[in-house]
Amino acid sequence: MEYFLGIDVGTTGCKVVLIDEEGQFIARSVEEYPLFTPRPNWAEQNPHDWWQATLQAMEKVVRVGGIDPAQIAGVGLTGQMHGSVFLDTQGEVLRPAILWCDQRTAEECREITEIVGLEKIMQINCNPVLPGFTAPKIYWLKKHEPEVYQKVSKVLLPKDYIRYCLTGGFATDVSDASGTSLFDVPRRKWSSELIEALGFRMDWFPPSFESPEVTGYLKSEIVRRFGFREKVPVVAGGGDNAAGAVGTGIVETGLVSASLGTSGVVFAFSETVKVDEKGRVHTFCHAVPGKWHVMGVMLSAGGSLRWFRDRLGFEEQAVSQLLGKDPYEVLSEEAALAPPGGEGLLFLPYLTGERTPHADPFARGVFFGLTLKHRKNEMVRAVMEGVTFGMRDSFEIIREMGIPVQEVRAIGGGARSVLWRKIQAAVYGVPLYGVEVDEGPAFGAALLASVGTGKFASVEEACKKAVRTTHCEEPDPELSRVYEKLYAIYRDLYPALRDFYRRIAQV
Ligand SMILES: Nc1ncnc2c1ncn2[C@@H]1O[C@H](COP(=O)(O)OP(=O)(O)O)[C@@H](O)[C@H]1O
Ligand SMILES: O=C(CO)[C@@H](O)[C@H](O)COP(=O)(O)O
Repeated sequence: MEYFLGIDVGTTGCKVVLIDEEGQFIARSVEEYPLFTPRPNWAEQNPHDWWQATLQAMEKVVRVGGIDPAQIAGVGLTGQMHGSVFLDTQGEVLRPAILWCDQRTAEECREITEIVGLEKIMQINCNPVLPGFTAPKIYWLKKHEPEVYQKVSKVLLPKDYIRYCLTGGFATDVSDASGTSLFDVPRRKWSSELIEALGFRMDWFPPSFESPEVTGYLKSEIVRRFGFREKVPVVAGGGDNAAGAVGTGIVETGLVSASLGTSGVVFAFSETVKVDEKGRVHTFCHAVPGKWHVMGVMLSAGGSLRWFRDRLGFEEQAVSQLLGKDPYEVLSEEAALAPPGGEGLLFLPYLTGERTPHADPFARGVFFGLTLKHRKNEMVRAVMEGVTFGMRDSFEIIREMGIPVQEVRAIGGGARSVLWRKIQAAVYGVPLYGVEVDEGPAFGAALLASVGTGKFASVEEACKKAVRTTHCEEPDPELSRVYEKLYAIYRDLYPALRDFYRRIAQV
């Protein structure tokens, strides 16, 4: 039997998944690392932390999986998208990586759009330049840290830095490269026009491959350290959402996933390049060769509930310790005791600004409708519902674009809560399925490795064999009716508050 590793360089940690040659899940391990916020709205990580965590997680998964390391036949990579790793000519990291959730570059986005022109950017990259994306980060470096900028020799995405550590080679894949604002999404290649217009150099960016393609082999020192066989191939892999879609089976028209992790992502498969004229959802290459996807991204989805747990959920944390439960489970149980709509309480989940649908780094979180009778129960429920309304915004846009939504698969930490699954089904108005292996991107990356080394003829075939749906949550019509009314108010709140967000940012 042969085995494959999927490595996910996530925001909270590095997850490594081990699967067998039939696509069966065998083992997982996770190693966490810190996220630094040197200023409000900034988010950075140290690429060396990713690498140390990757090594530890790889070592652990092989041990837990109880296999002979020499049986590993391929490695797939995935990770948080858009982050910028700057390397010098020696391959040394020049400064901490600036992450997808960093919001420092609003001004740079405006400047880039002015230099290139929105029409040209939409025509080539299919997406407006947004603060989380990579190009504005490079432009920020040019303006604010020119001494570092002068030394830049390579700009890598997070998973591609780990590829460099594992193989010594530079490469990326089309799905992750789509989120740099420098990639020609319809033609699936780097755009010299965009790169040169901004004064960047083509050779800073690694060659791009389709996701299952082999980009190199593990270095001999890695082979020796782990006891692997010689020449273990490393495939291109994908950005975490595209690889996650492979792990969830979102590889044909009509299938959509709703992921509640730190970020919230609604991901729809597309046979062709479909673009929202208003740029509210992203159009990127899929990890399925020759296909695309459209996705809406919320910046603080599960992140909003985490904020609630950490800042207001001290009792729940204590109770969870006493009962040996997960604090999120205790919070979910509390929320289930509140009526839907929390007796007139709404939450806007814009704790770190927002991407879909508002693309506004100034947006902020709001509890709207608080009264003396509100308890914590209603507040937790409002957080879960508000996040789900934010996800519904993406569904609305995707449907408006003519992309069919026939089956939704719920994934990410938030899908563990029965209550949150019920809320999602009612708010989206569609049956909501779970998947048997909810390891998302890491599982998808491992499947891509098995496709790239010839175990399966295609990504679609791998998904057919390895991905199975489980429980189905049907929308409760009564709950849906309540949520329709609340959603209408939710939608009107952001435009009403938009100017106040700017005013409070200036205080
Ligand atoms: N049992 C649970 N009930 C409700 N929400 C949960 C539960 N477990 C995790 N979550 C949510 O999922 C989020 C983490 O999502 P996950 O997909 O595991 O990670 P990440 O996106 O950070 O890599 C948490 O911030 C929390 O909001
Ligand atoms: O910015 C995006 C996609 O455009 C995010 O989806 C990040 O890629 C999320 O990383 P994790 O929260 O899953 O680590």
